[in-house]
Amino acid sequence: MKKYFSKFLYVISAKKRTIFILLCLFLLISVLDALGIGLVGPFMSLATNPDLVFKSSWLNWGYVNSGFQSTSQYIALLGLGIIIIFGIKSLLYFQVQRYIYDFSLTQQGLLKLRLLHGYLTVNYTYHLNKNSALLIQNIIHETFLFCYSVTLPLLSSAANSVVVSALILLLLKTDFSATASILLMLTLAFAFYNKFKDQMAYWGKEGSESDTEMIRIINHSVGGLKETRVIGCESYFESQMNIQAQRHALTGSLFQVFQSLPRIAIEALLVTFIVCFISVSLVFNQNPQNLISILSIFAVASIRLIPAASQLMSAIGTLRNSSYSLNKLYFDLKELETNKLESIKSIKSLYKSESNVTIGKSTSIQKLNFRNVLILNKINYSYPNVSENALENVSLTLKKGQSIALIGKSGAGKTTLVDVILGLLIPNHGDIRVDGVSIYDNLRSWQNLIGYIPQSIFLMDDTIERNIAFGVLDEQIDSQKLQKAIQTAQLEELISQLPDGIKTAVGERGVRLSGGQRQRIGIARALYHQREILILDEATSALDNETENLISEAIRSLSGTKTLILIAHRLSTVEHCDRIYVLERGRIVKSGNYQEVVLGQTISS
Ligand SMILES: Nc1ncnc2c1ncn2[C@@H]1O[C@H](COP(=O)(O)OP(=O)(O)OP(=O)(O)O)[C@@H](O)[C@H]1O
Repeated sequence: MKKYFSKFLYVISAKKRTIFILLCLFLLISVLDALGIGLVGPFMSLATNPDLVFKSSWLNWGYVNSGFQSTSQYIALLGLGIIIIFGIKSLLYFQVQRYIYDFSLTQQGLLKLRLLHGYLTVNYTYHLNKNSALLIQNIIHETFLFCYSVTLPLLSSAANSVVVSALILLLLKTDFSATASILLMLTLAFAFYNKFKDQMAYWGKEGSESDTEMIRIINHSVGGLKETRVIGCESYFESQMNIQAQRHALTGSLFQVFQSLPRIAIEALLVTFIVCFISVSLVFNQNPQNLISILSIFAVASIRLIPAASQLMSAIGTLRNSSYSLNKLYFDLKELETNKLESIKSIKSLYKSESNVTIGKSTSIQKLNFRNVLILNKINYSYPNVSENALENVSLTLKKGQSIALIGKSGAGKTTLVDVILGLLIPNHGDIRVDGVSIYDNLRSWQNLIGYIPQSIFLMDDTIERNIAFGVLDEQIDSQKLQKAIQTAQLEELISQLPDGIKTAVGERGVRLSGGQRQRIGIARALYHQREILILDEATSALDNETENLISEAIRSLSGTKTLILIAHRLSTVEHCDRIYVLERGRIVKSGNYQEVVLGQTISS
């Protein structure tokens, strides 16, 4: 439980002080609860035997000073006091409940943000080994479980433990042996329920895993709908879904049944106890006055004790059931944290730089400017858990305004090299310097200099305008820059034919556009953001010859003002580049201009 609590504290963003205040509020309610219940028994005794007023010194003092003519009026006043205490308690209870839900749901929202921020800013290699279904599930489902199956049960069980302890103390004071037997019964019920703790944790794990699987199946089947339809494998995905849905239903229903077990067991045990207690008392001729007083306390206490004790047990079951989800969040957040620290550490150790290395964070520290030259010096890179280097001793120089092309067979390392230049992959060895300053001194600032057009453009299910001005608020979109980017990317004709123009929605991943149109939007996006360096990864591969020529011409016209890095398979597209680098198995094996490299006169790098 200690480990569970420390994981809870790590995952939750709230300060310990806030949690402590919440627990104090719960304690206050419990005290009021116990007080209210504790007063009902003596009140009933007083009602049945008003002479008891004279036997208690402080009741007698109150009666004498109240000025009432009869004990019944005085007892009615005491009853009014109990009603007021209950009223205050109910109001406080409502307020505390509001506070708790507000607190838990706010924490859920904060946790979602924390995870999203972590996923967006973590080292890129983290995503090479993670399935997006898992990330979606963590942000949507696990945070929900953290709120309803960890935070709320944890707080309510802390409160219920206080309520149960207070009630038990009250009962012990009233009748020790009877309460000891109730305690024994509760302990037995708890011990029985606790026997299933591993089972409950297992059901939670099964539920969570089947949820992830279901998201994966939806991603695969609906995400690749064309292939699913054409191959005709709908029933395959349906049967996969059915297996996971059944797995989810079985473990979920078993857990729900076990959740209701404590309430059923405790109710049965208490009724048995009360009936036995009355029978034994009658057999042994106990004073009926005493019996009524004790029983009324037990009866009223049971109204609170039964729900509190059964809720406490159910909450413990829920906490066990959600231990898998809590572990998932805890280890994921830890991994994000260590991943970030490690990448900063590895950059620092690699470059022995004392400067403030910043990854994925906008900052003004060491703002990079590209005025003259970009130098890649002896870059080595190997993917995690792969012994062979994907890049080996890669060095190249690129002057401002120049254009270079990276060519080579599939798997030669072109995309890896571009990812290293983009600052997404951190090399194991070597450095990249812009005018003498390492890009690792301020990666964010370096990335602000680059426009990237990947092989397959990612389009949001939004308008053309927002897809071009990606990540810019509507009111901050610069219409002149937008128009210029549309013109250069040869999108004017397409947009003029659309009824809603630039406000036309492109559909999920741009399904309402052709491959070439999607690619042109990607080009317009890079141009809109007016970055110094443009990296184009096979950026014109989906275009027809005529559009490709027009765009290539437009891109060529940028050379001199923009610095270009192109990845190309077709040699015709690199003809106008100042320098061409040929990659083979992660090494630069040739470099030179078009004539030297493509037409045969090779100059080694
Ligand atoms: N995430 C990864 N984990 C392990 N190895 C990888 C990963 N991504 C790429 N590789 C390997 O790195 C090598 C270089 O791949 P890269 O994608 O850079 O080649 P490329 O020249 O861009 O190929 P293509 O022209 O087909 O896109 C390949 O052997 C590839 O299998």
